[in-house]
Order: sequence, then structure tokens, then C-alpha cells
Amino acid sequence: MSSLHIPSLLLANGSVVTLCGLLMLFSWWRGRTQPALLWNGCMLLLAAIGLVCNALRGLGFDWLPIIVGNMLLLFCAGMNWTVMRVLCGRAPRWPWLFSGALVWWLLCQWPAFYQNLSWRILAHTLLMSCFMLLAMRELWRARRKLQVSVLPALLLIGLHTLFYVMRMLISVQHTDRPLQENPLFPVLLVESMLYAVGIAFVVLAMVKEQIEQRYRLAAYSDPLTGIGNRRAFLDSGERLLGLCQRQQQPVALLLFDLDHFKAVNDRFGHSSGDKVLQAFSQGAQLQLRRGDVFGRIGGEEFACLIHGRLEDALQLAERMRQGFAEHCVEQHRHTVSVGVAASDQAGYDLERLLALADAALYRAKHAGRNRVMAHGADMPPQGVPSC
Ligand SMILES: Nc1nc2c(ncn2[C@@H]2O[C@H](COP(=O)(O)OP(=O)(O)OP(=O)(O)O)[C@@H](O)[C@H]2O)c(=O)[nH]1
Repeated sequence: MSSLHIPSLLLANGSVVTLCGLLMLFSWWRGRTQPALLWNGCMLLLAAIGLVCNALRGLGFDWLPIIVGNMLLLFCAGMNWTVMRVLCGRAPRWPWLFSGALVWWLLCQWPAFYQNLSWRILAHTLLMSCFMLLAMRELWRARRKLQVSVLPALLLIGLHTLFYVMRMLISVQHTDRPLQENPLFPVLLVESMLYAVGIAFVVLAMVKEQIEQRYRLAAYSDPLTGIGNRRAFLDSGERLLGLCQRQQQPVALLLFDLDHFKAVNDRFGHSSGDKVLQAFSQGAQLQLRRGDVFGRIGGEEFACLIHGRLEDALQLAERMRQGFAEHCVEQHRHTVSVGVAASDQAGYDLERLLALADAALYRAKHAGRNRVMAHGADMPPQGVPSC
């Protein structure tokens, strides 16, 4: 590495880091919806300036590389941490962002520190490592949210930190000669270049994963109630049925349809109707167990797929029906009819389960509503308490 031409390496380093920064800014500019790209772009451009300042040693104005260059690099480390915070949906911490650069400036006011290269290397590495560890902590927190891209990001920042610590251990043994003559100097330049490229890719991958998640959420969730929509219900339902079929466990499907909902809208207004839908969805979810699949599959139609036999499903449906009938929404009571079908009758075919449950629901409606019905095991009709 020491045979590499240092000025060429410096030029390549500055150009690559600048290009990565510009690429980030361009990506941000196109949509202007991802602040993490803006932060990362500014961080890389400032890092390019910091690296150039840092390299200008032995020219008679050492304050530029020692004070300004290192302050810029420490500020960039704070920005790097902020990029990870913003990516994970957290706000920047402004005072902490500047703290590394400020501490460095204060330390440099102390002549004994300023004159001592070993102390400077030690302090710089410690401050840098703190910001890297903070960035890794943010990523670790977001590991469940961003499952695909978080691991490469953690690995990259972890390796970068490790490199800094190793550089410190070796550098303190070579404090007798200028930094440019240090055998580690070209390694430092190559590593910072690779890190700039790596962090640009990693941040782009994290942003892409977030956008994909946002689209998936919009395509699969019902904005009014926050639960899964028809598509989500069918997808999750198929998965649950496949699992139960393999394990030969019984499954049952409950189909709910709010009674006289058109009249609810007509009498109390559409927004009251919306509140009734939300209240039903919230109440129903309280009765469900982990692993049950619940979704809004139509305007005032909900479906639920549960582990269990027909009898279990009928008991659950009755609890849900009763709970809803006893609950006032905006001073009025409302009711729901339920059709139930189980894998004992329909097998593990979701379409068939839905058809049988729908037929049972149709019978429940025609029998007077506010009741649970299923093939062969219908629940007796219940009265509706008044508010
Ligand atoms: N407020 C509100 N109403 C909705 C929504 N989606 C569908 N609806 C209404 O739900 C009503 C459904 O009415 P119908 O299918 O005629 O059934 P119903 O009046 O409930 O009668 P039965 O089902 O026979 O008891 C329609 O008036 C739709 O406009 C929604 O998101 N919010």
C-alpha cells in the first residue's frame, strides 16, 4: 500500500466521496420525500472537504488539517448517526450532532493536547467510535422494521469502527513521522473511499425497503380500521390454511355483516357509520388470539379465520355478536349477523369456506339478523338490549 501514489489516491478519494454525495443529493432531489438521502448527501460532501483538509499537512498551516479537517470529520460522524436516526423514523439530535466537533475544538485549545499526536489519535478515534456505536444502536433498534437492509448497514458501520480502532492502535506506534509517511495513510484513504460507496448503497437500500413497505401497507391495509383488507385477508388466510392442513389442525371461518348498515348511514350520517365500523373492528380484535387472521373484506363485511373446530368458532362468534350488540357507538346500539363454516365441512379451501360461511350468513340475515348461523349447529337468536 505504501507504494501507492498518495496525491492520486487523495484525488480519487475526494472524487469518489464527492460523487457519492452528489448521487445521494440527486436521489433526494427527485422526490424530496426522503430526508435521510439529503442528510447522507450533505454528510458525504462535507466528508470529502474534511478528508482534503486532513491531507493538507506539512504546508505551514497545520490548524487546517488538525482543527478544521478533524472537526469536519467528527461533524460528519454525527451526521452519519443522524442519517440512521432519520432512516429509523427518529428526529435529529441537534446539540449531540455538533458535540464531537465542539469537544475536538475545545481539546485543541489545550496546547499539550494539540502538540501530542498520540493523544489526538486517541481522542479522535474515541469520538468517532462513539458516533459509530450510536449509529449501530439506531440500526439495532430498527432491525425488525427493516429486516433486509439493516444487517449490511450494521456490518458496514461495524467494520468501519473496527478499522478506526485498529488504525489507532497502529498509528500511536508511528507518531515520530508525518501522517502522509505513515504506512497506514493509503489504507485510510482507500477505506474511507470504500466506506463512502458502501454507505451510499446501504442508505439507498434502506430507503428502498421503506418505500416498498409503505406501498405494501397501503395495498394490504384498510385505512379506516387499520386492519388488513380483502387482499391481506386472502393472502394470510391461504397461508394459515396451508399450515393447518400440513399439521392436520381444524380451522374455522367467521363471516360478519353489520345489520341494516345502509340505514345507519342514512339516519346518523356517513361519519357515524365509519365510527361503527371502527368500533366493531376494535371490539372484534379484543376477542382474537395471536395467529388468528382478521380483515375487512368489504364495505361492512369482516372475516376471521381461526384455529379451532366449528363449536369453538360458534362460541367466539356469539361472544363477538353479543359484545357488539351490548356496546353503544355514539349513543346507539348496532348489531351484526355472522355465518360460520369449518374445515370439517369445507376442507382447507378458502373459497369454499367463504362460500359456506356466506350461505350461513345469508340464512342468518333472513332469519331476522343479529344471530350466528352455521351448518348443523346454529346459535339461537338473541335479543338486542336497548341503550
Ligand atoms: N360509513 C360507511 N359506510 C359504508 C362503508 N362501506 C360501505 N358502506 C355502506 O354500507 C352499506 C351497506 O348496505 P347494504 O349492503 O345494503 O346492507 P345493509 O343496509 O347493511 O343491510 P343488511 O346487510 O341486509 O342488513 C351501504 O350503504 C354502503 O354505502 C364505509 O366505509 N363507511
